[in-house]
Amino acid sequence: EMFTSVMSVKQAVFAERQLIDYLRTYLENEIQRLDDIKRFFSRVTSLHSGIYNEPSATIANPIVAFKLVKRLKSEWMNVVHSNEAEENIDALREGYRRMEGSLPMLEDVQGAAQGLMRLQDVYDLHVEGLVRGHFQQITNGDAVDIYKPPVSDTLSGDDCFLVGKVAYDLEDYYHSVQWFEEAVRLFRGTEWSPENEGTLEDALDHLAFSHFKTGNISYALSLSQELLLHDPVNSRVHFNVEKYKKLLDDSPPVTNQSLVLKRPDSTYLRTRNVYEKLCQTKGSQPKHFENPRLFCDFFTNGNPGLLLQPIKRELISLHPYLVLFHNFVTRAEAKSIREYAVPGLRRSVVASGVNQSTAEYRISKSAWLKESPHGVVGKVDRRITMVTGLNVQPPYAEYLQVVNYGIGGHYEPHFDHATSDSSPLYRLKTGNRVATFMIYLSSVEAGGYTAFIYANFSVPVVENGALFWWNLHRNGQGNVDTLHAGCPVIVGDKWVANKWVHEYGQEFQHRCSLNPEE
Ligand SMILES: O=C(O)CCC(=O)C(=O)O
Ligand SMILES: [Fe+2]
Repeated sequence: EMFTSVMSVKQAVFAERQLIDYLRTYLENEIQRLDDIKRFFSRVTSLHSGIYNEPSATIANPIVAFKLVKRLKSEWMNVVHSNEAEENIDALREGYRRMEGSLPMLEDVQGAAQGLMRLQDVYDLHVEGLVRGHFQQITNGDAVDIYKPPVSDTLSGDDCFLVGKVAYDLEDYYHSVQWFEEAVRLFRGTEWSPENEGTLEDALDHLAFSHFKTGNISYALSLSQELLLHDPVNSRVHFNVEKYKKLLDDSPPVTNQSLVLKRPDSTYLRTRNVYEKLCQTKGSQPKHFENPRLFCDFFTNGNPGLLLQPIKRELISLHPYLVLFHNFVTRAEAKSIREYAVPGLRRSVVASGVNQSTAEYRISKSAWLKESPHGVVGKVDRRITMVTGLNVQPPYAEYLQVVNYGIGGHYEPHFDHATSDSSPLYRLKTGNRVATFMIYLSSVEAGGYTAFIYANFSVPVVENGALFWWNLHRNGQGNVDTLHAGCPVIVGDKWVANKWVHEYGQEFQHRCSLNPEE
């Protein structure tokens, strides 16, 4: 599950370096082998254009005759039956096999492709732009960069074919049409390469079928006809051509306007538009000057530990109550927490009934940290207590959860607190998650905002900063205004750490009230 964490993807770079070494050895050996065969070939051909031009005279020479007989029986056989080619390819395959444990799997390719399509959807990115390595939206007919990466790469016809194929296999023809279009366009202009999975014919075939599935029969027909030019004996395509012609005869082609492709439905359609808008912009949270009750200050919480170095506090929202603490950790602390988490990173799970399971809507890896040898986790725990006054010792809070997002990694709108009595969150027997303290352990080049859906604002990643909010009203009910999400990361390696504080143990810090508004 390499695609679920950028950290794991980074490790794949080293695996590829090793493969490059194997391939280099293979090429050197094969070049040597062919050079040897070429030498034999030149020697034999030169004999035939030289001394053998006088056959009767030459063959009369017993040395020449011996060499001819020996060559035909022995030398040719050695060349023709050599195992060297197999030995070389076997060595290459053995090298690849040894690396297999550190190579991505099919699900990684699928996950990475879905990550690209997620970015395409949530940020309304233009596929043609992505293909050229640009992150662009189309605004009033113009392509506008939402982010310009310092290093960029382009996608090949085969890359696009693969993304299209992932969508196609999920019967998602909305995406497959767009990606196969690009694959066909790029394949048309390039020669086939041995590393490719698809060909122009494959792409035409899949694109035609995708168009057929979305109701664009006349386009499916013309693509199939083009395909027959390349593959005239393909009976399946002949059959399809006849089928499409008949369908078009029976009912006139639909106009292009009525064929606007629709994105596949998702489980969170109700909030999707707001969510995506908040990922693209910061939303409509009032600025401090518009709401005088919002403020920034240097905060000590009356705590001697903070007197010399008060913390920069920014009240971002009143409903829900949301505070951003700037420079809550140092760069060195963030780095050591990230490093300490790496060996424990596992695919993130979400509550599912009484259990936990992986889900499309949360793409990241996470690790639960107990105390670290250098004490940084304890230090951070104590600092959380200083600024919030909350008891963060287990079981009154969970261990620190460190999260690393993957390719297009995200966490769709969710509540941190349990919304059902059977939630696995209650296993600690200290009540629900009353508050969330979330630390940004990295910066992000683009994307990755934390979006508060009903509150209608989002917070861009603030490196080393921390967000704090109450998940529950004082009466113990969940506060629906805390519905929030981690937007897909466009470019970057996003890390956060969550400290979830439970109800028990906080009775004096977060007093109860019967007022459902509090
Ligand atoms: O990554 C983010 O911005 C939000 C993460 C989050 O909500 C969570 O881990 O529960
Ligand atoms: Fe959350």
